Amino acid sequence: MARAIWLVLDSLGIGGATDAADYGDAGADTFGHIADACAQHARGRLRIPNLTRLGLPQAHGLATGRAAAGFEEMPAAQALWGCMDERACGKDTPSGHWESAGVTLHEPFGLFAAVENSFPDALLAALVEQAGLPGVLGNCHASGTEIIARLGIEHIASGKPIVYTSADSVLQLAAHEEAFGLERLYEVCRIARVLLAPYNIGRVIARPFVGEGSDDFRRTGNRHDYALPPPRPTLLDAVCAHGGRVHAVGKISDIFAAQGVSRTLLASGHDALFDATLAAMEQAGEGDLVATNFVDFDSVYGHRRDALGYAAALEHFDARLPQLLAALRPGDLLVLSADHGCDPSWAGSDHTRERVPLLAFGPGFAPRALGRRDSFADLGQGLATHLGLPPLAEGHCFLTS
Ligand SMILES: O=P(O)(O)O[C@H]1O[C@H](CO)[C@@H](O)[C@H]1O
Ligand SMILES: [Mn+2]
Ligand SMILES: [Mn+2]
Repeated sequence: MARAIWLVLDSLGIGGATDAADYGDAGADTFGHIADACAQHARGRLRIPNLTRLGLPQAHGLATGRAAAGFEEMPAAQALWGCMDERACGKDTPSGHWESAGVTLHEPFGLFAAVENSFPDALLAALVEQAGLPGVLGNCHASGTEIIARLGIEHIASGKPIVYTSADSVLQLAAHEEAFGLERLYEVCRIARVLLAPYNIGRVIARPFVGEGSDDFRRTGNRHDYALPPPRPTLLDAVCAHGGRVHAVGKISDIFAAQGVSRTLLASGHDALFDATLAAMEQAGEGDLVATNFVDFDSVYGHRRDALGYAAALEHFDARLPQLLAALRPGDLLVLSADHGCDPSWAGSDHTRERVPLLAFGPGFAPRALGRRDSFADLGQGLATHLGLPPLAEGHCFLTS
């Protein structure tokens, strides 16, 4: 018997997607441009010795055909390493995770494309009426940190929540945790989730914040995503159907709308997510899957276009990896991947279409190059094989081909 541990480094794309131009993202390369920014800065090159042992920069070289700055000389990877293209339409968190778990989204989610007055009048009118609101603010495409700095004071004074969207299939609701109330915000989000049924929108996201003024407003760890469920059973459902348990750490349960999740371990910040992952690994039994999403890479650094902050977070992640590797038992397989890119050197604040790494390590697994895989679903198929599950509907097992 066996166990599987799947870590998603949210937004850690490695460039080179074959269809990047279709998304306006030709040349986007999250990892490569972070490494470049480090090398050009006084802080010096990106230092990630453990991720290098697992093959991250090697996978980046394979994905893009170029060595990232500071990684011109690389040792051979001591893991199974390769890269994957995404097949799903879209470059958002749910589609990236679902495809990795064996369910590719062929019909794109709906979008609120208009940059100003983004939401239909009828939708906002129904939300105002059903939630008993005095109105809403925003109604546009925005960066979440910029819009609370701009409208936070007016929000507190008026009691109107801030409603905004982006290039992703999202309706986001920002409100002050104390002035508006956290439970009240969640309630408004649940009403919005129901009202969005005709629009096929991937997620409603509650974005609570605290603070006294524009310079001081900051979002809290009480973010909550209300996602559509995956359209077909995923790897997570297959694990449960086979008698295993799925330990969902961080945002994983939200992303899968709790489908196939046996228990949820919420945690905010990468240290707490690491600790929760270690706790789940301690408790997981044979046939179980532990899955963790490290969201700060995306939310705190990628969308904020903070390349050096992203680099520091990667180095911190790297420093904690040995603890996790030391907790692996015979029969365990650890897989690291990402769900899309979010290149901090790119214009705007949206995700970028990129290849992602597929790195796998476990006691008794010989290092091997996995090549360029044409779907994220190869990851899920590999974990299904490892856990002794019947084959999933999609993907080629990376352990056997
Ligand atoms: O700018 P913030 O609020 O972080 O929003 C970002 O977070 C959402 C979920 O990833 C995306 O749609 C993106 O726009
Ligand atoms: Mn994501
Ligand atoms: Mn994101």
